[in-house]
Amino acid sequence: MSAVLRAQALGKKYKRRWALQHCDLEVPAGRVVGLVGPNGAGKSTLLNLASGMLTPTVGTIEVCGGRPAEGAEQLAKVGFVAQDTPTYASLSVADHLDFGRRLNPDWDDAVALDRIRRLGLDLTQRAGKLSGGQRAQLALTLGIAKRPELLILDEPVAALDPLARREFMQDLMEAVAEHGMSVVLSSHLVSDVERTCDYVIVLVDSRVRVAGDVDQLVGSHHRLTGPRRDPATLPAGRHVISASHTDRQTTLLVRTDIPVHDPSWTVTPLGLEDIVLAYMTSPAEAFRDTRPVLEVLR
Ligand SMILES: Nc1ncnc2c1ncn2[C@@H]1O[C@H](COP(=O)(O)OP(=O)(O)OP(=O)(O)O)[C@@H](O)[C@H]1O
Repeated sequence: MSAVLRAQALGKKYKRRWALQHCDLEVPAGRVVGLVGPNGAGKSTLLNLASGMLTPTVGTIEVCGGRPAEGAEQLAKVGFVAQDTPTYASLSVADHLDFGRRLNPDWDDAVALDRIRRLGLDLTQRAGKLSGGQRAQLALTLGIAKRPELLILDEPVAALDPLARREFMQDLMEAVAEHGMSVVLSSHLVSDVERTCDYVIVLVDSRVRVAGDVDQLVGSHHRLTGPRRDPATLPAGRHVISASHTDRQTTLLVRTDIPVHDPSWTVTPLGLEDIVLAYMTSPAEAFRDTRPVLEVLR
């Protein structure tokens, strides 16, 4: 399967500070990709590089087989809804749809009007008079109706109430299933990512800690609980993501493709949220000499 987003040694520096560095990614097409990480990790920077709003300081990034925002054809392939879901305050909802219609060759008017109707938005209302959540919904409607090959969404659901969030994620999954669109979205809501995304990228402190297919990540990470011991004594091929100890017991979160047969360990499966949180909270030193897990389905 072809990659919808490919980054090699990508980095972005603001003055003396790296917002993103050593970023190597190869995200397969046709997926809903969740980009998660703490505040300031570099998520918006990566998404702005992918949409062509920023240019790399070092390295390369390619989306849908081309350089971000290079030419009309490339612009039509990629939709981007930035973090502050920009709309034009003095223009009406209908004006926004009109813009979408004129600017996008693959614009889907039926989808746009259906979403606006379902959301109960008044076509004559100016965007400046909409609530924050309604403005976000309008921006997201424009993104979906553009029918891009890749839709990039920076914290799309942050302003939405829980029901609206769930419905929006549902709409996204339907658009992916019906039109083969790929989606990359950043979110702080790991539970939403777990429910919706089939590929995840965890970014911490400007670096990719782990990236891969959700099923593969869930299948290769386990919690081991057993008598207290030094994690360094584990057999080769087991990477310890996090470790905690009491006087008598050790609990490890490990990544391994080899089955754990040692009967002194109790092995428990993990959900995506446990895995993401472990990568987000484990110290940077644990990853200093390891490349991030990159599991790409071709
Ligand atoms: N225009 C800028 N000038 C200088 N530094 C910046 C700029 N934009 C971002 N940064 C810095 O780059 C780092 C990454 O920021 P970025 O916005 O990409 O993080 P984020 O993961 O999207 O955070 P959040 O979850 O809070 O939105 C931060 O340390 C931030 O302060």
